[in-house]
Amino acid sequence: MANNAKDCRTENNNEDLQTTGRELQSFPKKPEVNLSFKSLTYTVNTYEKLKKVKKEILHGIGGSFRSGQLTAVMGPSGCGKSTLLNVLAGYSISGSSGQVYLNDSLRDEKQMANISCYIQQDDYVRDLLTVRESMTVAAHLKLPTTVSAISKATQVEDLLDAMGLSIHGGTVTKRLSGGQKKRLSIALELITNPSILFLDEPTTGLDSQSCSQFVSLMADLAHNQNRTIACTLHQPSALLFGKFDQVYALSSGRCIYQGPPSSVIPYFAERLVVCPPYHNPADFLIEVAIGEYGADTLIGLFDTTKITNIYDRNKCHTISGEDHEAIELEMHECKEDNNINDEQLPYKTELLNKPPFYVQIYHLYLRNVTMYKRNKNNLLLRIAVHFTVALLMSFMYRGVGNDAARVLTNMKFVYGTNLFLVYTGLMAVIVSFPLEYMVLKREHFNGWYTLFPYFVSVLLVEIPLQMVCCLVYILPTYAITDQPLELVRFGYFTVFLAVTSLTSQSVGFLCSSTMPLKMSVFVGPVFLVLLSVFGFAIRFLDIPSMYVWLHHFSFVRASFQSILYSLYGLDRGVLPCSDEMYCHYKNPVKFLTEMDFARGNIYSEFFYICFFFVCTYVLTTTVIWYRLNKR
Ligand SMILES: Nc1ncnc2c1ncn2[C@@H]1O[C@H](COP(=O)(O)OP(=O)(O)OP(=O)(O)O)[C@@H](O)[C@H]1O
Repeated sequence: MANNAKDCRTENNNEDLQTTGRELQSFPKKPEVNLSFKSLTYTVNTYEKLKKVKKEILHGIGGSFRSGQLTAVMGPSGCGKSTLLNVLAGYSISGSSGQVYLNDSLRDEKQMANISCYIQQDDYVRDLLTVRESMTVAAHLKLPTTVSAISKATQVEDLLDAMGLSIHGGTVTKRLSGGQKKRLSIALELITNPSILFLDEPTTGLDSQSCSQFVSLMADLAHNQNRTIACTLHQPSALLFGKFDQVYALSSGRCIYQGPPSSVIPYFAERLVVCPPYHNPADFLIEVAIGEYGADTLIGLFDTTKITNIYDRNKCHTISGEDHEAIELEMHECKEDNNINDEQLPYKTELLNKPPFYVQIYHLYLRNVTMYKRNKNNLLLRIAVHFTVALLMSFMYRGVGNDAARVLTNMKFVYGTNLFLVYTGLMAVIVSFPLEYMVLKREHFNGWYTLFPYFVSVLLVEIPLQMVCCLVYILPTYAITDQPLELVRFGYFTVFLAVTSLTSQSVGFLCSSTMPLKMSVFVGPVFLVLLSVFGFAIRFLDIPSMYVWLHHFSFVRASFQSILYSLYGLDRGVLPCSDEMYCHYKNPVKFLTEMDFARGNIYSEFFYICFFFVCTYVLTTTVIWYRLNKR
């Protein structure tokens, strides 16, 4: 095996991977874990003619992935490769049945999470962090606090070195090539030195050279550190195929072959399925799985008993025959390292002592700040939009704040202002969160952090930012529209608008976490417009009784009325009148009374908005927690 690793390295002339496969000295040794499974089925609910029907995707399959081996899970598209990995990694639990063993002990979910990691097809990494920053945050979040900062830094450097990413340490991840991104996503999970790695289609989107380098790297990781690595693969070249230690082939959710790549042709030849000369064995395997050698032949290969015997009874590799006699295939290529040690290895490790939540908040917060700083354009755009709209509104409504003839116009200004800040709060997150959710899902599943610190860290950045945006809007508009220059009134005006904007942001989080993007960009704004009509478009006394609850429920209404109360209530004196004839609202109390705003209590309205804010976040966190844990 060592030779094999060396060959792979000499093939690669890319400087990236010259240190590949080196032992990672700074990492605590993890147990070697063999993973096996029996009678594994996976069923989903589908709909046929509006009727719910059960569809079985995996049909009672068995197999094993050994430590120190790189296993390719192969088969035609839709045969169940990703589903198998999902079930084995514990990503899909409901709908699955059968037994999964870790060194002959039944899989325990917590232990599984502790010793394994799952890297899915899409590279959901943080685009705006550099490679080294991403790795450092992962180390701080995933390793216990007892590991010193120096030791974490050493582990990060060791891993970057081993994955051939050292020279890209300062590169922002969105600038990495596809292959480098894949390697980074694996390096991020290798921080905890997991015994088992599941990789879903890691070579998709890579050119042949990158594929070859990547597979060599994975083979080295498996061989040099006795890791159990299983990855799904489509149709590799013969060269790439030969780099795997084991192939697990599926056809329509059933296993048709498990063994070394070199035995594919003799195995099928034994069953009278003969590979044409000079044919790529990987292509041949897929053709057999598709049924190109006859449907009957394929059905004959769906025999899990035979397959089970492949790994159960042999040190090296044999396959049981039709009559259950072991047939020794040519084993001259069988490598010593591949010998299966039947001794039962203890796999249970102490569960990693994760950093406490305040440490998680701290590192997640720092990460967010770095990402926001690097996304300056977005930040400046957000501020510029608020400033531009502020100038527009100020120009349209200049001087309306201190004129008895234009009290109703000022009310429209307050309504427009309230609605604008409600919208910017909502839209700031409604579009960006779905993408964020994908990264969150990956990091949460691989045990980086829990949900509470995540949300606190998001709010610690979003709240000040939204406050700055509100102030950029409020300061010029308040002055130019000639609102009363009194600290208390200005304070209420600012606080209500900021809190309302943050509350609508929480509604944005809730919408984008509960529904698809296409729906949330529609439902979110419509919901807020509905809430905004109360107080402005209809007086309380005119609301049909069945909608009264909506009036009370609307935090937008609560904010709108409270702002007007803070501007015209609180013992404001008689207003100057620009109209020579008549000013109906010279006395501001008259305006508040006629509009039904006089009886408002701004303190209770303020607490209601805060309550709405907290409830929405609790609901959002619950929904996201449910989605992340629904397996
Ligand atoms: N939740 C689900 N509901 C309905 N069908 C499903 C569900 N999940 C998977 N399937 C079906 O199960 C089959 C296997 O899917 P899976 O993604 O595992 O295939 P695959 O072998 O990984 O395919 P590919 O190589 O194209 O990614 C497919 O036919 C897919 O449509």
